[in-house]
Amino acid sequence: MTTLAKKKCRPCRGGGEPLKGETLVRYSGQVDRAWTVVDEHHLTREFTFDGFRQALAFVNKVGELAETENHHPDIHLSYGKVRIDLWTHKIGGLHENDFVLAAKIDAL
Ligand SMILES: C[C@H](O)[C@H](O)[C@H]1CNC2=NC(N)=NC(=O)C2=N1
Repeated sequence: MTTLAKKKCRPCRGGGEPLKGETLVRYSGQVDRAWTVVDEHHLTREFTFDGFRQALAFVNKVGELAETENHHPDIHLSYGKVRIDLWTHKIGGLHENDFVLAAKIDAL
C-alpha cells in the first residue's frame, strides 16, 4: 500500500488552488500508472471485468469507499467495464484528496 492509501480525505472547503505542474506530476507518481491526468483537471482510470455483475460489485465497493471518505468520483458502469473520473468539484480541479481516493481504489 502506498503512503497515500493510508491517508484520509480531509474536508476541502473550496478555497485554494487545484494541483498543477510539478506538484501534480509528483502526486501522479504515487498512484497506479493506469490513472491518467486529463487536462490537469481530473484523474481517469478504466477497470475491466468478466461481466456486468463483477463490474457492478466493484462499483458498490467504490461507492462504499466514497461514502467513508466523503469524496465521490463519477462512475461510469458498462458491461465488463468501469470508468472512474475523479476531481474535487469545489475547486474545479485536482486536490490531494483525489489522489488519496485513487490510491485507496487501487488497493481494493
Ligand atoms: C460537504 C462535503 O465535503 C462535500 O460536499 C464533498 C462531497 N464529495 C465530494 N466529492 C468530490 N469529488 N468533490 C467535492 O468537492 C466533494 N465535496
